[in-house]
This record gives sequence, C-alpha cells and structure tokens, in this order.
Amino acid sequence: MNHDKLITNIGQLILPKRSSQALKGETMKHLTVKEDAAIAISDGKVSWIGSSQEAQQIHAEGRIDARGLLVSPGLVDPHTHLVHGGSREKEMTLKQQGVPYLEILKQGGGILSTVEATRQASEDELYQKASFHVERMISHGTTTIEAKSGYGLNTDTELKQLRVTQLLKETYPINLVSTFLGPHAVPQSFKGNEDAFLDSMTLLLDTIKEQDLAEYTDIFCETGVFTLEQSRRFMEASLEKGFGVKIHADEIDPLGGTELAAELGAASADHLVAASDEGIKQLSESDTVAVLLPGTTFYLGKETYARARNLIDSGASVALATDFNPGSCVTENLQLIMSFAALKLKMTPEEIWNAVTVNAAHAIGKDDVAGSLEIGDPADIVVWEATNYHYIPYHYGVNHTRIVMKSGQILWERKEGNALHLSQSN
Ligand SMILES: N=CN[C@@H](CCC(=O)O)C(=O)O
Ligand SMILES: [Zn+2]
Repeated sequence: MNHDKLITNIGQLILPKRSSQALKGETMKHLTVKEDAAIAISDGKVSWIGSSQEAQQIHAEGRIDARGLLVSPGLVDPHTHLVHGGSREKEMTLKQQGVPYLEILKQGGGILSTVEATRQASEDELYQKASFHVERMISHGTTTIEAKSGYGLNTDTELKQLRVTQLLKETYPINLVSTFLGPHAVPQSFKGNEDAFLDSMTLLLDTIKEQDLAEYTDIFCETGVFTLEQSRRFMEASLEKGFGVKIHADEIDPLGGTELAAELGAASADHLVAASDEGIKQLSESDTVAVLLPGTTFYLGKETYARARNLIDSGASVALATDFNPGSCVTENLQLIMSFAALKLKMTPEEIWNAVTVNAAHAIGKDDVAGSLEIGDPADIVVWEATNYHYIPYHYGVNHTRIVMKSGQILWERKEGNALHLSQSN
C-alpha cells in the first residue's frame, strides 16, 4: 500500500485508548506511549502505525522526519467561550482591589459588559475576532474545540453568536462543537424577573434545534445567577428537545450542580471548585465527565482549586479545558492549562494527557473522531518541540508545537530559524 504521508523517527508517540466511555479513576493513570515509532496517513486518516525500523519498508508520497520528538493526537478543548465582542482588561484593577467576580457581575460588569460588546458587534466582526482566537488555538495544538454562546442573553444576539460558530465550523478544517449557553447571566432588564428570562431562553430551544445551531446546552448555576431548581428546569427542557446538557457547576458556591449533572446524565459538569463530597461521589458513579478549568481559578486569583485528586481517586472521569473567555480566563493555550493541572491539581502527566485528549473528546461527544490515534482515525496530529510527554506540562507558558495537522493537512508549522528576525548588523 502506498501512503500519502509518513512521520518517522518519533521519539514518543502518545496513543490514548479509544473506548466507549471516558477513562475513569485508575484507568486515567495509563497512557500508551510507543517509543521510536512511525505513523502513516492516507486520505486524511491514520493508515499505519509501527516502529521507525519497520517504516523503512513503508512507501509514502511524503515523509516527515520527527527527529526524535514527541507526537500526540491533536488536543481537545471542551469548554470555551470562543465567540464574543470586546475585552475586559479594565477589570484587572477591580480584581487587584479585591472586588469579587460575582460582585463585578452584580454591578453590571463582568459577563454583562461582554454582553453589551457582543450585542454591538456585527456578525462579521464577531467572526473576524473569533477566527483570530481559533487560529491561535490551532497554533497551540488544539484541533477540536467546544464553543459556547451566552453573551447575547436575547434572541437576536444568542442566535448571532451561534451562527458565527456555525460559520467557523464551515470555514475552518477543525472539529467545532456548539453549545447554547443562553442562561449565562440575568440581563439588567430582567433583574427580579429571572424566571421570565429563563423561560425566554427555554423558548429559543426549538429554533436552535430546527436550525441545527447547537449540539449542547449549558447553564451557569451559581449564587446570584441561576438556582439549582432553575438549572434543573432548563436542563430537563433541553434533554426533552434532544440536546446534550452541560452545567457550570459549583464554581464559587456549592449549590449542588455537580449532583444535578450526575442525576440528569449530563455530558459534563464544569468548574467544580466547590463541589461537595457527595457531589464527587455521585459524579464518580455516573458517566458525566468532570471538566476542570484550573486556568480560571488561577486568573480569578483564588487559592483553592478543584479537587482533581479526590475526583480521580473516587473513580470520576476528568477532562481539562481552557475556559477561554474575556473575563475569567484569557488564554487560548491548553498547554498552559496542562501545567496548572500538574502544579495546582496535582495530576500526573499520564492523567493530564488523557484529560486533554480522550476524556475531553467524550465531554463533547467527539470521542469517535478526536482524542486518539488508531488506524482509521482522522490524522489530527501534533509534533511537539519536546522529546517526552512529561516535558509539556513542565515547561510552562510557551508554545511547544512544531507541526499541527488536522486530517493529515498541516495547519501550522514552526520553521527552523524563521521565528525571529535578528539583526545581522554589528
Ligand atoms: N462562570 C461563568 N462563565 C465563564 C466566565 C465568563 C466571563 O466572565 O465572561 C466561566 O466559565 O468562567
Ligand atoms: Zn465557562
């Protein structure tokens, strides 16, 4: 057989195992790593895996010499607020003065200030801005992304955000999963009338379904935002309409969103910084993936992080995400989150790689096409400027990618010697 491309001389090839369920507890500790490996690609799919020695007998149109470097599946980012208008750098000062995140929101800032900017922005402006962020994510090794709405809080702007995600899906050769997060905050005009606002967002579900604008719905279950009861109502309505459900749960106060996610069979429960022991227990007995966002805890300046060790040791499935958004975590770089997971969540390198590949793919229903590299899988492949998988979480805050491929197509490549334009003069 003649293959299209062959990557040889791979120092370590990360091969997370595909299974019908996300990896739970103990099983997260196992990561298959093939040393001195090679991988071939045909028609955008993985067509052969073997040793560099065996690769000498393999015929391919093109060859890439990985020169002993690390190769992994494309990363999966299962929680982002990708499409939004504006930025919130002016909130930095408030944060430094110790004004809490929920207090900024209560004063009409925070999420609500991004709502204003998103309402003002045209569809094209939102598309251009989101494209910039998508390209930065790709350059950092992410080839599958979940994107939430939630900065419209009215029919027009929520649909506008979802259409932009749709357009990104059509124009970028990556996997994009769309989530409707209408109940992300209560707009000023509905203060004291939260149920009516929630009803208006629930009414939108039919339109979103008809226009196929989202696969999942999400809600921010938090003090001063939506109660547990309201969250249950919205999630049940979403399930009834055929959406998968997600929840921003127990981020700041332990309202019981974690337990609710487990009870309703949510695809994921996200944040979980304040999740109770009972919540962790129920989650570990369910198929709901815990999506942890340590970059947010860091960015909000908090000391207490989600209890990843308890979650994994109790048998839960854990995934990691950037939570990329203009307020509580302003980074597109999932590699940085891997470092936070090591330093702050005390996750092992094996758990971390499973959390940004197979488990992240399960959290957004993309486990059939993303997160692993088995024969027949889309060739979403990253060649890293590192020789082993421990190195990426260890060396933090920079971009380690050398080549990023989606379905065998190179989307990003760092060419040797062309990164800097150093002056040659004396
Ligand atoms: N916590 C709620 N929503 C986002 C933050 C959105 C924002 O601050 O703009 C989050 O997941 O962190
Ligand atoms: Zn979020």
